[in-house]
Amino acid sequence: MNKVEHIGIAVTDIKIASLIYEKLLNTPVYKTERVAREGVQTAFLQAGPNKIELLQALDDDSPIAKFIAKKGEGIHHIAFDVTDIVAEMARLKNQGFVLLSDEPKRGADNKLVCFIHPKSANGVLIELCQEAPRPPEGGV
Ligand SMILES: C[C@@H](C(=O)O)C(=O)SCCNC(=O)CCNC(=O)[C@H](O)C(C)(C)COP(=O)(O)OP(=O)(O)OC[C@H]1O[C@@H](n2cnc3c(N)ncnc32)[C@H](O)[C@@H]1OP(=O)(O)O
Ligand SMILES: [Co+2]
Repeated sequence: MNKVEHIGIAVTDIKIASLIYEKLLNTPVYKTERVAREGVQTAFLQAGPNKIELLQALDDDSPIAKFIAKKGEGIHHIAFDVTDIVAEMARLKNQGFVLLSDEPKRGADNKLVCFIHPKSANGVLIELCQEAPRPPEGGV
């Protein structure tokens, strides 16, 4: 694991949350991206070497909608940057962590991602992410 890549924050209104985080961090949202596969609208802000990822649900089936219904707005996941996501997934599976996909998926911001179930990581949802080498060919 190289560093914390981003912290994901579940919000009900990404426009309002963006204004709050722009004030807090004194920096503008530099990118917004809809990731339909994950059921989320995202907005990214840079905080030094790390990022804040604001997440709004696209529909009621979104993990973000379920999370907010149960726990309210707040920190949803911590994402770690990894150099080789496939190797890291194998290592963590071997250590007993429950991976939420067998293969890396395409996330936001040109990343390959894999989530680890919060029940196997002390109640915290963990995301692994690796900079994707090139755009998807037929989807990952
Ligand atoms: C685009 C992107 C990117 O960066 O590239 C993203 O981040 S996308 C971010 C959105 N995508 C994801 O989150 C994908 C991975 N997440 C998932 O597959 C799901 O959200 C699960 C983590 C499996 C939870 O699903 P679901 O709530 O349906 O399962 P469940 O009802 O069985 O919940 C199991 C238990 O986990 C808890 N739980 C659920 N979400 C949690 C979270 N984010 N942090 C901590 N605990 C969490 C529930 O409260 C429940 O606890 P109790 O049993 O104690 O009540
Ligand atoms: Co994320």
